[in-house]
Amino acid sequence: KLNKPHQFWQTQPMPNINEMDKLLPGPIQQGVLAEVRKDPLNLIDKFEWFNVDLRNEEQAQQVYTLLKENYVEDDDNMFRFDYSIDFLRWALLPPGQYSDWLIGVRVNQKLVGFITGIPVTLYIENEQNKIKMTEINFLCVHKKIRANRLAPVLIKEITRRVHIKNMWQAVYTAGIVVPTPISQTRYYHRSLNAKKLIEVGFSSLSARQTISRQQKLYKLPEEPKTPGLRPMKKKDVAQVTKLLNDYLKNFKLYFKYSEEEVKHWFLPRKDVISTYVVEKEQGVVTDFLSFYNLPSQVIKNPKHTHLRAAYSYYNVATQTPIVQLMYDALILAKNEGYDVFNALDIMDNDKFLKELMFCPGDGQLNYYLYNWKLESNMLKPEEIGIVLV
Ligand SMILES: CN(C)Cc1n[nH]c2ccc(-c3ccc(F)cc3OCCn3ccnc3)cc12
Repeated sequence: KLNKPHQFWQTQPMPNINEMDKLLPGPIQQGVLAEVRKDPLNLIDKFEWFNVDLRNEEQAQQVYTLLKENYVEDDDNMFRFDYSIDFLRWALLPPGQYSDWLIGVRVNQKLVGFITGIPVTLYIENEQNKIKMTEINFLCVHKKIRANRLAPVLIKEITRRVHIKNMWQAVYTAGIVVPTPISQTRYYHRSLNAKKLIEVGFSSLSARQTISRQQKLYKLPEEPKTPGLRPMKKKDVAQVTKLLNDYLKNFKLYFKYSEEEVKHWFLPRKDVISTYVVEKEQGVVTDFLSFYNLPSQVIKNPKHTHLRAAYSYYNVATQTPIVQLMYDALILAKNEGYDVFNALDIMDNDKFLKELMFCPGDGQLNYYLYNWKLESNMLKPEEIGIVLV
């Protein structure tokens, strides 16, 4: 059958250009629980479904290797994400996780396909639209079996498993454009280790630039400036939860976090997530910053195998100026050994990107809502209050 563009996505409940103004805001299709298929979708011969247990070392290794070798690359195929096992356990074993939402496809015991969902409650455009749904991520098919149309089957199967739980919406992001983004955000990079970025080909020097000039340009102080800045501890959970929830309700797309969820998503985990709070006198926490660790494998380079990248997560500045708070984030990331600090132009990030010398990346990250029509056709990046890893 002719592979017309988005053959699969035309069959899905997503708003498309010409019917955009006909659809009412809210669900595009009303789900009927009784009609949800109870058994898994059929797979081609020799392929079998299996629920990945990320706590099992061997299965976690299989997921790690599949992603390391077959997951997302940059547009020039120079870098590929290298999510660690500890990171995957952080990202995919949050409170309330379902064991059948980490879906693998195997051939002769070898993992060749993967897709994940985690349960979230998303607020869409206002406090009334509080929707329990799934956050989809890590869709990956082994490079060697890409032509089998396995990705649509993985998407349909996780959709079925979400429907069975009486949930009918999903949120996800991707570097590619398929029907139909709700927002198109851009990513920015701030050099921390100019020499290495040039050596791996991430940055390039123009005629008048030299490595030492670049190093001087991006040089950072040894220590952060903000008094009272320190790593987050368990005793900060209640205050961080309050700061975060009060901040996020400014946006059109946001989660509301329980203290349990703040413990999971923000308490520091070595080489996974770093969170620092600003503690004033009498133990009052007024601000916090956070970034996560996602290295990229440098695909072909004689000198370096990895690019160490820190990604801006959630930052709340109520007393410290956001530029100063994020300047300290750069210093902390540099001291933790990162080569580059990445950030999207979502939330209030636009307020510090230019001043802190971030450079625009070469692509975009598109946000999607499955089976939901927004009141406004698109959201501006600064209206997005969720970060997907
Ligand atoms: C979000 N999560 C779903 C992973 C994912 N998938 N597709 C992507 C495309 C861009 C970004 C991204 C997000 C934030 C950022 F600051 C830089 C980024 O990409 C740099 C360029 N790049 C792409 C791949 N390797 C390097 C993430 C992703």
